[in-house]
Amino acid sequence: MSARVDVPVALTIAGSDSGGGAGVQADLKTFAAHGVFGASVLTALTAQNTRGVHGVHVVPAAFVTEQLDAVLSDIAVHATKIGMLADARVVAAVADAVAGGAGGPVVLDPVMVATSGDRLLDPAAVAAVREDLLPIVDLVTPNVPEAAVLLDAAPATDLDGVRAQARELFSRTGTAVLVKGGHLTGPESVDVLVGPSGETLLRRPRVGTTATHGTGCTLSAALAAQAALRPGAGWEELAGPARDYLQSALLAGRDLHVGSGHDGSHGPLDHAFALREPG
Ligand SMILES: Nc1ncnc2c1ncn2[C@@H]1O[C@H](COP(=O)(O)OP(=O)(O)OP(=O)(O)O)[C@@H](O)[C@H]1O
Ligand SMILES: Cc1ncc(CO)c(N)n1
Repeated sequence: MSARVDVPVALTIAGSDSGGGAGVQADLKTFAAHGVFGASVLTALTAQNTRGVHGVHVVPAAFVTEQLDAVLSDIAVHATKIGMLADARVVAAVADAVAGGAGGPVVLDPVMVATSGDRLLDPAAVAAVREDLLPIVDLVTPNVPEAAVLLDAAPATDLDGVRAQARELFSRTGTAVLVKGGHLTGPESVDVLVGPSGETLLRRPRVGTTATHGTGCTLSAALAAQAALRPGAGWEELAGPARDYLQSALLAGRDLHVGSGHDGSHGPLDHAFALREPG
């Protein structure tokens, strides 16, 4: 008889990227790469590839709730990641589930605009994310423009500006904050984590590549995967390994020729780098 495997479970509540590089697809690949079982609740379908978003079909909020109920009534979820939410009704449905508290620590990636520049959140839903969801999640992971929108401020232009906005978001909401530094320039990409135990800077060499589609999704999914694997650990312990996974996937993604976007805009990461034979 084979041994029973008590596998950690992570849930992603996010949109589908038909091109496979971001959204639910990036999240499930990231969970699998961590040895974590992935469940998914779809909030929207995008017709998307490495060049951009060609269409969005939002899932009715009642059906988002039906999916959440189906998963949470049956499966013990150890951590949750939230990505694209599309509109205010979907935000409300997800906020209700988070308030119910069934999915372990919750990481919110406040997705607003895709790397290609296409909108993934109705501007009218930003207030609902800020007021109804942000205060009840455990970690929020905005990029530089998203942090500015959440604070109603101008985007930071340097690391000190990012540090100040991360501190301000944490003090306003009480939710731990990781502001991603991919949109700044310089030899390093620096993410700033601020939480109850203070500030942690995550510095990694900036990879010279245009294949950055899905980096934000992948980081937040890796954070949820780490939280599922190590219950009780603080974000400052989980963030380093999550950022390392992303860095390896970014480096390996330079050799992954998927889609024409790789040569002009935004090719995907290689989530499965660890499974590939060298050479
Ligand atoms: N060229 C790069 N080299 C190394 N790390 C990077 C690079 N670009 C982005 N990152 C890292 O990727 C993560 C996502 O950062 P970014 O600020 O680009 O978020 P995002 O805009 O939400 O991502 P996305 O492109 O998926 O929308 C961060 O950990 C950031 O430091
Ligand atoms: C579905 C989806 N979610 C998130 C992003 C952000 O990268 C994207 N491009 N597509």
